[in-house]
This record gives sequence, structure tokens and C-alpha cells, in this order.
Amino acid sequence: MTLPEPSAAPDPAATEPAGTVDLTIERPAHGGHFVARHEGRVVFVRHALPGERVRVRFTDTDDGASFWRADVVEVLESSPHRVTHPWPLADALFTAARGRSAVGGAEFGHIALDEQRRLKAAIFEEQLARLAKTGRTVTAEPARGEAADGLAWRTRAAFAVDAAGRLAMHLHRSHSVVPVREMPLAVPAINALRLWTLDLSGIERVDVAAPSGGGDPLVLLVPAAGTSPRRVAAVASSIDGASVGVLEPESGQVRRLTGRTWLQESVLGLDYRVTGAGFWQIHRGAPEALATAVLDGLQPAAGERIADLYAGAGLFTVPLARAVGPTGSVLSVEGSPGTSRDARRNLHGQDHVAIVQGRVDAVLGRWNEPLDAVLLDPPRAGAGKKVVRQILDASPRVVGYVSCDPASFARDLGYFLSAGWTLDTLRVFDLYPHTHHMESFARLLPPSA
Ligand SMILES: C[S@@+](CC[C@H](N)C(=O)[O-])C[C@H]1O[C@@H](n2cnc3c(N)ncnc32)[C@H](O)[C@@H]1O
Repeated sequence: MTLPEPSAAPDPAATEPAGTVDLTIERPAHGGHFVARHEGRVVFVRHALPGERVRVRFTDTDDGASFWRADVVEVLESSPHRVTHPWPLADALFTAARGRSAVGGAEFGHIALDEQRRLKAAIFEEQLARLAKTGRTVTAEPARGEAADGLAWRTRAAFAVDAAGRLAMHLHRSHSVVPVREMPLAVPAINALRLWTLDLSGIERVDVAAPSGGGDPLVLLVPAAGTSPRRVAAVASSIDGASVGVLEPESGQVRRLTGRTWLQESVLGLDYRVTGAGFWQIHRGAPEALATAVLDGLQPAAGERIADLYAGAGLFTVPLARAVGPTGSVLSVEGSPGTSRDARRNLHGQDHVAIVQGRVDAVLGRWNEPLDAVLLDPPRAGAGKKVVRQILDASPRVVGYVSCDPASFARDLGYFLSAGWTLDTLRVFDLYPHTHHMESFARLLPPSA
């Protein structure tokens, strides 16, 4: 049976919590959910494990919907893979016992780390079978040097501020916020700032980024409407051990208050500059793991012409540019103006690299040069049929596909397979421990290869 996948956004008008029921959990589903059934209807349950008997509270119960959603509030028969959640605020059982729901961001924390990885591999395989109609056994690899408890890896964290001016986070799929006193998934440099001890009144959002290799973090403040510059400056001066800037969320522009507005990153011995609001992989080990997989998978040679699509600040463009050298070329395409500016700085002076800011489909639509290899790393929605068609039309000798979503990857892979391409190497990385997210790299080869 083909189950519907849960959509990202709830319809608040259609949500009517309706008490608790006891369910038996059948299997994992994509998106951090586990499948159960209630009176014939599919229920996507969070914070559960296959085989468990659980008491759940419904969170979405639209009569017309093909599935409902629910959160576990009590475990009646526990899986042997259930462990104590490392972060009480994100623990559904801990928070349900206090009459609340959990914050998002660690929805697999109740599962032993090795079982999280087995579940991720199984979900990946299921998406391949369902959407790409292909079979493949995968394993989810941890990042090099991953802590045994799977904590302290996030170099980026976004916080809200509650009505009392305290550092806070949103409850899952809710506008409600709760104060936080730590973020166990974040690298120590972020927790060391102890932002929860500060009076953040007048600030609406706080984004924190720390360089993967250590060094002072950068804190970006988004002031609430009407907050005076004096108040923002007072908050900034209360933050020790970090650069501080003001983020304009619409434009992504950052205004410096103290220190600098960018972070220095280093990957495989190459240096990068990333502005506070610009895209950068969030696991401290992700840039190295993914750049290594890309270089191994594409095997770029001197003189080749390569496209790096959805290029961000140039994480892959920089080593690709070095590999093809001045007799080759790299087309690096990024949609976000701020992140593309980072790429321009990171590739400054490299005349064989074209940094193009724009939508990938628009840029490929007017690109007439031959391409030997194409790398793509789209956002969660994937690349889509049009972009895959454009890549196929360029007839590269190899395509490298970095993905953060197994469903959109499997869908796009299906387009390549239908055109006679084959899936060669496939690596799945567990770069988001304690969450349902994963990252992958696939090497795809054309029919003639
Ligand atoms: C998953 S990130 C990858 C960035 C980079 N490859 C890295 O690993 O650091 C995807 C990037 O694609 C950009 N993006 C999203 N949609 C796009 C589009 N239609 N055209 C061009 N860039 C896009 C985003 O701004 C983001 O920087």
C-alpha cells in the first residue's frame, strides 16, 4: 500500500486535538514519523518506535485528511531500542508529563544511536524502492569523530525569545515558545555563551553560528518591531566572547555591532569565509565528509569543465576549481544573493570559475558550454524534472548528487534511471544525530559509461 507522506505545514484551522488513544506502532516513515492505524486510518506518530504499544495525543485530526498526526504521551510496551532522551525539553514523555509538547529538533533522541542509523537506512531504502523503483542496501555512516552520545555537533542554532526576554525555542509545529537553558546538540562554543542568562527583551530571534574548527561564534540579533537601536546595542554589549550583528531577515543583510560579520571556515586545508546569514552545512564534520565524497565520486581531472549547482558559499566549488586547474572551468550557481557573494569572495581571483547568482533552471537554460561533470546539492525540495532534464541534455560523463532529503532524491533519481542512467556509488551520512534527517551522496553514470 502506498501511504501519503505528511506535508510540512499544518492547517491550524483543521487541527482539533481530541484526547488520547492507545496504538501499536508498525514501521518508520519518512519525516520522523512512525506509522500506526486508528479505526482504519493511518496515523503518523512522533516519538515512537516500531513494535511499541503507546498512548498518543492527536495533534491533527482533520476529518477529510487521509492521515492524522499524533505524539506519544506514554509508552505502554517499550522497544528495546528506547533510551533516555538526552534533552528533556525535546523529550515527548518528559514534557507530556508536565502538560506540554516537546520542542522540535531532536525527535529521534529517545532512540539508541545505532538504531537511529538503522532506521534512517531503512527509510532511505524504502524511498528508493517507492519513488525510484530501485533496490539498494544502504548504511548510514556517522561523521568522522562523532561523539559516542551523538551530541555537540551543531555549528548553527536559531532561538526565539519569550515574552519575558529569555532565550527560547518553538514547540514543534507551533508558535508557542518555551525558555531554554542549553542546546545539547550545539557545539560547546555556542553553549559557552550562556545566552539564556541574558535579558533579550526587544529581540525577536537570535541566530548563532560557530566556526567548525573552533573560534569565537557570531550572534545575529533580529530586533522586534519598534526596538530602539540603544536597546539592541545594550543586548549586544551583554554578549561576551562572540561577534554580534543585526540581521535583517528579509534581505539577509547583516549589520555589524561588535567583532566581525563573518566566520572563517577551513575544509580539507582550504579556507572559506561565510557571512553570518549565509548557508553553511550545520554539522561540524559535514563539510569535510561531503567534500571528500564529492571529490571521490566525481574524480575531477585537470582541464575538465564542471558545474556546481546549488553551490552555496562554494564549499565544493573551491576544491573542484583546484582539481580542474586553470585549463579547466567551474560554473558555480547559487540562488541566494548573500550566499553567492560569499562564493564570489571565496573564489576571488580564480578566472576559470564563473560564479553566477540565479535560479539553477534559468542559468542552465542559457548555458551553452559543454560540461564534463555536474554536481548538484539542492534544498529539501530536490532539483525536479526540469533541472534533471537540463543536466541530461548537457551529457556529462558523471553526475554527483548531494541530497538532504531521501524522498526528493529518490524522485529525481527515478528521472535519471528512466533516461537509462545508473546509480553507481551511494553513500548515506548520519550528519544530524537525534533528528530524522540525513544526507547522501550519489554518483550517477550515463548509459554509455
Ligand atoms: C543544501 S544547500 C547546499 C549549498 C552548498 N552546496 C553547500 O554544501 O554548502 C542548497 C543551496 O541552494 C540554494 N538554492 C535553493 N534553491 C535554488 C535554486 N532554485 N537555484 C539556485 N540556488 C538555489 C540555497 O540558497 C542553498 O544555498
